[in-house]
Amino acid sequence: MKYITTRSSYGQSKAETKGFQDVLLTGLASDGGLYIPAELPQFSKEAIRQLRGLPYNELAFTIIKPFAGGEIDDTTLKQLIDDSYSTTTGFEQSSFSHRAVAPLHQIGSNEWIMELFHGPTLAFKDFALQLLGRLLNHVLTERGEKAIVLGATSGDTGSAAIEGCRHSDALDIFILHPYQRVSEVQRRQMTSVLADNVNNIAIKGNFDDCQAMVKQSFADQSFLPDNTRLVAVNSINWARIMAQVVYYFHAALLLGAPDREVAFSVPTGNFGDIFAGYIARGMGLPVGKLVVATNQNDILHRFFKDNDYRKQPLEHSLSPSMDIMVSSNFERLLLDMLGRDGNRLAQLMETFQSTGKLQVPEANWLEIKNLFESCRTDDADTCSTIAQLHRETGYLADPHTAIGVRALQELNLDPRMPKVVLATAHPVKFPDAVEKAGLQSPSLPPHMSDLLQREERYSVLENDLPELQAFIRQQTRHA
Ligand SMILES: Cc1ncc(COP(=O)(O)O)c(C=O)c1O
Ligand SMILES: N[C@@H](CCOP(=O)(O)O)C(=O)O
Repeated sequence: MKYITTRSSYGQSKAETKGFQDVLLTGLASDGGLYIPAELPQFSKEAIRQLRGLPYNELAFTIIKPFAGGEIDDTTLKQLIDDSYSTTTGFEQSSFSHRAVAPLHQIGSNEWIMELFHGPTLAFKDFALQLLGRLLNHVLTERGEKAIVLGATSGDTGSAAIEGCRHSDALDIFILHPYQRVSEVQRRQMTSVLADNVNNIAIKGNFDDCQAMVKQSFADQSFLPDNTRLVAVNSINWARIMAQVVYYFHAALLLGAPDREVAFSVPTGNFGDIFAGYIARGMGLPVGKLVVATNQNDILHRFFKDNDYRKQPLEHSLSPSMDIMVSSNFERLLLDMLGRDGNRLAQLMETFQSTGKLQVPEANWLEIKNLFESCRTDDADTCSTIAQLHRETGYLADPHTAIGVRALQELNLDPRMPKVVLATAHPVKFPDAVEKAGLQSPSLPPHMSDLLQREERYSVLENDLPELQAFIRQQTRHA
């Protein structure tokens, strides 16, 4: 398996290619692009049929193995995957609390919610970050190397990344979150981890500011102490997307794949989760529709509606994890929209950088719209959807999930096609939205029951790159 970057020309003999381990151990490519597989592994209808009934960990091994391209031996890879998706019957640190790992819950005649919040930090991020932490630890330990992990979070990636990396002596982890812009539960999940290798930094800015500093740090790594390597835990790291592909297979298989098409409604911010669904389709899974469900930070909705991808000021919403304007993974989709022409993509990204807007040729945009639908939901409709869903089915959704539910209600999709909303977080993480919907927030699960009393540790920094980089240099244990 070879990986290319989005900004190199596909098929060009001089295009930079990398293997799995090198892609895993980095963030952005040196040309500023993102890594993607040169070709996707293919699963025939018959091969997909053979996957029916597999437990989650075995399904994950089958889907992930081709992406690793033989660079991690099968026995080790299987063990890392088994450990990542181990289950217990109650919430516990570092395991999934539901035997199905990603259970489906029916909310309508042909509508389902896939619960992706049974992992240790109660959000879908655990699916990728439990595995990513283990993969990084394994590869670095084998090479005798150490790394600095740098990530930006609007609330959920941070705690999942910390949970995935905290036990690794090979990793020092630095997580930037926007100061006072994540929920209290989200903040405490990060800042109450007092391990020596964990550094939480609240940046006086928004998520996009945090993400921009991460990307700038990958682009110019001269600030790093000698002999250190910088690794991304955000979805710019391909391994994140790879792990998220698995649950699309899992849900579709339960609902009739490969003999039936399935639609997915995905609460979307950085475009990583829904891009994993796009990759699953590219591997042969019959994904009939992908619904981009945004909150009022709706740059992606505006693109799919009007071919108008344009920056606007970021708004603070009741679904804070999706308060993102510039979506990292959109670049990966754009490459396909441009016929995999990396040079054209590089030009388009430059235009976006300088003007804050971009458009793709009309024909390419119309083509992608055969697969993608989109819908924008504001705070008021998010709350009314939480309340309505609860009234009609007894189900309590978190605000991000509610945005996915709302999108299905608004769009007129084929009633015969099963539709799955990705439930990306547990409602306990967002009591504000639940209470504004007129409902009572659930209690914290046992392994987090004292979260609000735990000691916290974090630093508050200005939105200033040199200040951040000096801080990282100073705090790194491996320097
Ligand atoms: C709870 C929740 N829902 C949805 C999203 C959006 O996912 P993505 O950024 O992969 O589009 C996020 C953050 O990324 C999240 O934390
Ligand atoms: N919503 C995310 C934002 C970061 O996105 P990522 O998927 O690229 O890590 C969060 O909760 O931190």
